[in-house]
Amino acid sequence: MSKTETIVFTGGGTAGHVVVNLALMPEFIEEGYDIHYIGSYEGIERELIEGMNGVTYHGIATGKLRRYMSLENMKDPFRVFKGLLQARKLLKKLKPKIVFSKGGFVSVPVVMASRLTGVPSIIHESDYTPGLANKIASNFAKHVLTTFPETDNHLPEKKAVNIGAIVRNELFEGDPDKAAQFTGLSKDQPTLLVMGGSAGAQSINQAVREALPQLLKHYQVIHLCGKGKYDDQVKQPGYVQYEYVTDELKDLLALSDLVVSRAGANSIFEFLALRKPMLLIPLSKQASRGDQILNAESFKKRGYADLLEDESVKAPTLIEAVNQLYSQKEQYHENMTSYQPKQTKEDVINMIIRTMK
Ligand SMILES: CC(=O)N[C@H]1[C@@H](OP(=O)(O)OP(=O)(O)OC[C@H]2O[C@@H](n3ccc(=O)[nH]c3=O)[C@H](O)[C@@H]2O)O[C@H](CO)[C@@H](O)[C@@H]1O
Repeated sequence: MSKTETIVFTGGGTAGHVVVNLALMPEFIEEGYDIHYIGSYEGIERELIEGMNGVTYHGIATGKLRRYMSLENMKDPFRVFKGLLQARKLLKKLKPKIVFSKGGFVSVPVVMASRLTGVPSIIHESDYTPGLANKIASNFAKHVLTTFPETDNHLPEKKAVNIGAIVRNELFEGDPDKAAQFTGLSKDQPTLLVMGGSAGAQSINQAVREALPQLLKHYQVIHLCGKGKYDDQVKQPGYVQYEYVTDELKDLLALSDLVVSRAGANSIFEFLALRKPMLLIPLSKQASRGDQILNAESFKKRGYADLLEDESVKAPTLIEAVNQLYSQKEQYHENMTSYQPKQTKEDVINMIIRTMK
């Protein structure tokens, strides 16, 4: 296979539908492949990918999965159809050897277009059960790579390949000294990282801010609160907040002893790979399809995490759960040590290369 071949990546809507692409693309760029990304005009994928060295970004029209009534819902089929035509035109022009999709609504027309133009595609699903976009797209794809082994039961027969988590290399290169310098916190204090998912979580933010007087007696707190959720009224020594971090995340994780987080699949597998004991507060069933609850329950069952329901997150329950997690951190470390992804990133890269037409 000549290295000047083209690969198209797609996926978006949330950071969780981009990160695996971020982990894989640099490997192919280094090998000399021509990398293109098809995302939406204005989703987070554009922010995370456009401007990345070695990747050309193409925006297309996309519908959205809303869980509420809106006039916009009626326009979505037309947007998806427009996206399909745009994706087909792009694939005809770029002539990729493969399409790799991380899911999210923008990816559906791209995977459908790959089938229409005879380009093989591989999908990645990181949640315990597949999202609607991947469920639809799986009908047009050659393989669906899964993170949780249980996910394979929810996918078309013979398409699922359980590989385990794909984590960005850079996350293993964190430096606590750099984090201490960036945050102004001490390098030698127990440190708690709070992360409400890529968009932040109001219930977690509120409970953490209310619990601060107690938490700060024992821990320093790094709070990733989500875009637009920074609260400049909350200022205390030992507490720092950021809406969203990119390059600094690896250092912040290296400084942290414990994590309190939503149960987005990519985040929790990153914490697992870095052996960070975690308290998971999954997004409720009212606000989602319940995938995070299944992710979190599976981690609790395996002894990697403790679990608190979103409805019961209040300052006292949070403080109690964090203290308990800290007191049992060695046990969590031990449980997490046994986790090894089924396939390495190199195995996955080789599978992608083997599937190229
Ligand atoms: C509300 C919603 O739809 N959530 C879904 C979304 O979550 P979400 O987009 O939060 O996805 P994940 O937790 O899977 O991934 C978030 C990614 O963002 C990174 N990160 C986060 C904060 C930050 O400041 N900097 C940073 O780089 C994390 O390290 C991680 O790699 O996709 C996940 C994967 O399909 C699903 O499990 C979630 O249910």
